[in-house]
Amino acid sequence: MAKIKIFDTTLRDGEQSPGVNLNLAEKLVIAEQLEKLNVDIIEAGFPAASKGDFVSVQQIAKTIKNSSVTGLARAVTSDIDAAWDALKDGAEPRIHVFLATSPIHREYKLKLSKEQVVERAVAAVKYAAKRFPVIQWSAEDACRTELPFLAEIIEEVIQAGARIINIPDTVGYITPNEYGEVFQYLKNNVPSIDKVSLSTHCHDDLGMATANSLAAIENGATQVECTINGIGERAGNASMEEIVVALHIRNDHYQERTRINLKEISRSSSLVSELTGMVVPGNKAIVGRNAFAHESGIHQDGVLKEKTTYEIISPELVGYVNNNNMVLGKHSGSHAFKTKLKDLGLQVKDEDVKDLFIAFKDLADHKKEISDEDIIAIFLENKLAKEEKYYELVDVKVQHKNDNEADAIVKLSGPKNELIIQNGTGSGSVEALYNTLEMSISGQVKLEDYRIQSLGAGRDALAQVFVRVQYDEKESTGRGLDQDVLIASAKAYINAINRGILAREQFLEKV
Ligand SMILES: CC(=O)SCCNC(=O)CCNC(=O)[C@H](O)C(C)(C)COP(=O)(O)OP(=O)(O)OC[C@H]1O[C@@H](n2cnc3c(N)ncnc32)[C@H](O)[C@@H]1OP(=O)(O)O
Ligand SMILES: CC(C)C(=O)C(=O)O
Ligand SMILES: [Mg+2]
Repeated sequence: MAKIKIFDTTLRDGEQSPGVNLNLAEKLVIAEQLEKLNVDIIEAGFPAASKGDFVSVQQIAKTIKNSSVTGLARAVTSDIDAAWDALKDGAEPRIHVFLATSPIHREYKLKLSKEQVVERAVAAVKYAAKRFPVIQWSAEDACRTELPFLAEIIEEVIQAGARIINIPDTVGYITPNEYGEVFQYLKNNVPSIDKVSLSTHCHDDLGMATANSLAAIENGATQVECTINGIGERAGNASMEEIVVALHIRNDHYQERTRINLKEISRSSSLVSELTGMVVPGNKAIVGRNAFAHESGIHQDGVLKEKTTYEIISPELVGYVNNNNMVLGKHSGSHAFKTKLKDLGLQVKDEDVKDLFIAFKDLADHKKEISDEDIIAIFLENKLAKEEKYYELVDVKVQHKNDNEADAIVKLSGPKNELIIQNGTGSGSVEALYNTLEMSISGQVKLEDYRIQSLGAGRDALAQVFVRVQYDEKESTGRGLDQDVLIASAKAYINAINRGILAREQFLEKV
């Protein structure tokens, strides 16, 4: 049995990244990939936060069988009740209850004394213990907490029933040596510490999240909380790929292993980047575009003579495979297509292969060569096609009138399947398009962020557009994919509006 457990919080703390807003279908796709990665625990969300979060946690708990699923809750009975309702049908319901312990949080945020914080934490754990077989308790902002008080409250929550104790560096403040000392202090000063597992949860505000997580492991942590690509609140969380590959490559030093299927790392990274719109920097360790590239002459010479001169990790270890021996294009048949799906590790039900093959042929009519990224994109679009759609794009035409102005004509299918045709203008193609879309739909929309990226290389690469809008004064995000950048832009905008309408309806249902 592996000793270090991986607790993935991409869907909870990762989703707290500004501008990231995943819907149920996207969360399920990520959760299934995390299961393939073999993560031990998936933190699927914060059930009390919204109806959307509740339903996502519930669906993930029902779907995932080989990883344990958990949800976050404040030390508040209604949060614990919501977590139970969402998680009770899962394989091994476990809850993650947290309460801040540091003087700053006690005084300014919670407005509670030390005694009240202990009382509240204990009451929450006891309440959770009436339902959940496994309880994790986190001391939020543990690393800025007085150590004697931290030890005292941890002993109390263990007595109340907590089985895993998490020591988060909530604000990414601590250094590796100091963090190791916190774990040592707790091991020496909490009488019941041997009854529980210790967990680490680090943030990257000073760029030390991975180093801190590894320091915690060296000092007794047996669970690591992390996210794919290190996404998360502010500067992000500790990145899973860095921690698990460091434990693997430097096993001589750490002598600890995880159950993670390393070959699924690159796929997990691309998937999370694609669905969240958070582009992985080229120089990011393990999963960046340049992580295995050698640019300078002396390095290239060394690698040609012997790879290990400059490569400590082989790209194959984390799942980068060269699939270029079979190039797919418009003359490819279904056998080659199915083989490619299998090579890429994409599990497709027999009844869905036909639809995917049609989408593939459609794209191949416009694009000379179909890359692995294109196949993955087609696969994802098919999986996510079941999203609620109030408006759907039928057609769009944009024409430049002169240097400063463009005309757009947009055809949409509306909420009652009615055809909506609208024309408008703007300074530039995207503005003309978005002005026209705004006139076509009901509600107020304001564009706040627009990002475009190409999937793969080449002039005919697919364009992926992410937008963040205010829809009726609530934030919503959308994603659109097409070979044509304007159609991708229109799809992203309509997707954000559809999600805005869905969120409004869910909110109205709740009140
Ligand atoms: C470190 C972390 O990552 S913690 C997780 C952070 N994630 C999130 O906050 C995302 C989801 N959050 C939400 O949707 C909302 O904040 C909700 C639904 C949880 C709460 O919303 P609201 O009731 O409107 O409260 P709001 O968010 O403004 O304030 C938080 C309240 O919870 C209290 N609180 C904060 N942490 C805890 C805790 N662990 N246990 C009990 N109460 C807490 C705060 O003191 C504040 O209480 P107050 O209203 O008495 O001052
Ligand atoms: C909820 C807790 C574990 C958290 O995310 C943090 O403290 O950073
Ligand atoms: Mg956190």
